[in-house]
Amino acid sequence: MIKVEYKHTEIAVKKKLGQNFLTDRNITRKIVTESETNPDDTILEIGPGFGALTREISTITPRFTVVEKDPKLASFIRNEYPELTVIEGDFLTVDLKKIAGEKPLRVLGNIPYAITSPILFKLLENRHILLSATLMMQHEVALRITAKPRTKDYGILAVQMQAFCETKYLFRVGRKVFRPQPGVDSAVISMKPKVNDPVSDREGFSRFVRCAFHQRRKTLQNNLKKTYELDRVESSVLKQRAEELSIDEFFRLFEQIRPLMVSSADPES
Ligand SMILES: C[S@@+](CC[C@H](N)C(=O)[O-])C[C@H]1O[C@@H](n2cnc3c(N)ncnc32)[C@H](O)[C@@H]1O
Repeated sequence: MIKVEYKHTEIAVKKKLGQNFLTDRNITRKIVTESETNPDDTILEIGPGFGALTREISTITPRFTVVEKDPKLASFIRNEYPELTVIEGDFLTVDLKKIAGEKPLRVLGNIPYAITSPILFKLLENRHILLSATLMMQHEVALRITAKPRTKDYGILAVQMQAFCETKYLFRVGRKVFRPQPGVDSAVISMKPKVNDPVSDREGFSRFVRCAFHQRRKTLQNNLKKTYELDRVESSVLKQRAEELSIDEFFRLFEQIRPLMVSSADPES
């Protein structure tokens, strides 16, 4: 069992909670600077841990909300930062609308790696009340979120995120600045929701994208033909592979084939 101690509080590190604590203040400063946080924002930090990032955010404003699942760490933060609203619980189940109130949320966090995707999709679902999110995550996932077409990392995650948000790869963080050290490097990304939703049916778009990438080496024609009646579509992009399409091309194709879904199709199969 690995133990970490900070300011007379000791915890047994819980791997499943992704407890790798940042030890480099230059990194936390950089995250907050990149987030463009300002004192009037309604801020939410995911997983404050021992407060490495919390301390930095509180130099801009002392009042914001944090959500921490580990009871011992939640109580540590409550004692250290009495002005914060500390929610002891799971970020995946908190009501973001309640936290946001009147204003959109500025979200920051060095997030637990095991639940990166659920966190991203929760933020995506709540994009209408999100100002921005600046998040540290596993380096490989950061690459997959921000990848451009015709690269090996461009896939379902890139298209789903970039369809609704501007995403930016900010900087890489080596594993040595964490305690305990994780087995992989990290990176910080930002996501900012687009002003207008480019497609109204996000669920349908998401199914379509998963289907388009079903077998990466196959053309769109082959991947989509069981799910949509493609005979009725005239589009040269169907001869291409999903990884070759820009986000705008995905939108255009989706709008064309959306009404042509085969009623018995199970796009996930
Ligand atoms: C990678 S650590 C980051 C800690 C601190 N922010 C730092 O940078 O040193 C992730 C933190 O998220 C917390 N955590 C894990 N799962 C969580 C969840 N579902 N909801 C809220 N917090 C969670 C962990 O207990 C831990 O404190």
